[in-house]
Amino acid sequence: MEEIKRLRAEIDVIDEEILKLLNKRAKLAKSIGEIKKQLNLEIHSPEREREVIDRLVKLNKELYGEEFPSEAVKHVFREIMSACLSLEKELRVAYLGPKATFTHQASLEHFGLSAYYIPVPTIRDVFVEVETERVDYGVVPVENTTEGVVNYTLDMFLEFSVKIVGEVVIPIKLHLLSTSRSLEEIKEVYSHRQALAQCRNWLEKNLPHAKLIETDSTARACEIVLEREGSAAIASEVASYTYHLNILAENIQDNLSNYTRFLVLGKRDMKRTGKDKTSILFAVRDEVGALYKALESFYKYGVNLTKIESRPSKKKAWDYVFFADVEGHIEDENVRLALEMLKERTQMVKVLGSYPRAITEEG
Ligand SMILES: C=C(O[C@@H]1C=C(C(=O)O)C=C[C@H]1O)C(=O)O
Repeated sequence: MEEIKRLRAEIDVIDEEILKLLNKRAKLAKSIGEIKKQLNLEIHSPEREREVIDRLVKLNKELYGEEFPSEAVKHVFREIMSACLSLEKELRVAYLGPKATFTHQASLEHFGLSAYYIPVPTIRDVFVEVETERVDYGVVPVENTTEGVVNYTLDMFLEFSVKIVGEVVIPIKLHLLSTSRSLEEIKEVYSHRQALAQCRNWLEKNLPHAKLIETDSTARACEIVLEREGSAAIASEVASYTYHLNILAENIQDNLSNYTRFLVLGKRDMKRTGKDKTSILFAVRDEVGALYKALESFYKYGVNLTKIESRPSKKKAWDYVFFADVEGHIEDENVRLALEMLKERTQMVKVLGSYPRAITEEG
């Protein structure tokens, strides 16, 4: 016991030191903010924030052998920078709500707890908020490892001129939430279409007679379940706290390694960080080998194509557009040349954005 007391006293001294340094840091960030305002510079600098995290994770490995986990370094500094930035400017972020959706979780992970979050009811509303500059950023889901692409999000890029300025990938863990205490009482299960699909096998096995009802989001399902006895929602752990629901069954998604990728939308171009991705939209002429010729542009300049999706153009029947992600930034020479060639070989090319790749557990 004596030993614990002594060690805790040492921790107290360190905590005071950390606190002192945090305040010192906040003061410096405020001064930077004032200079940026005078010079009319963009206050939020995600590129700088990325550089800070990458540098510290590297130091943490090299100097300290990760005594304090590098994953935690990312989270702690995410919050420190979120708080420092809020002293310079209030960051407004719209996300597909209501509260406690996975998009909310992804937004918090990307911007930290000190941003001001605005839940909006639809993916289209997120695009509208960003386009009209009522918010600085918007966050929408774009693809899931089990269920594939969120087509609705891709289609919005045909209508709006917002940019992709970032991406976030989070693991999706789905739970069965209810006001009831036992599985036997559950007659109805509410959730977003994708979440219901991701739990298909579990539901067939454990609740074969329950009626499955689709909702606009997993969080909306929780709101409904609060008012309906004998019903359950499929949603996140955060949703269980937010809506005060019991977790009747944990991790019920069929595929235990289930991830969703979200896009961060904004209005300006991101600077090159060296770990970037570029998303593009293009349309090919209706002729033999058109897509082959288009993709040759990437092959010729050694640009790695990480994803390609086709969607109806909505202008003419059987007319398609392609969404592609490539590694690198539009200012990288090989990406620039590949896009030039792509422009010559297609009907239309629109760069949706070059942005820093998601910070994943692998780094
Ligand atoms: C302090 C700055 O402003 C913001 C806060 C940052 C931080 O706390 O480190 C980093 C980038 C900016 O989003 C800065 O630009 O350096």
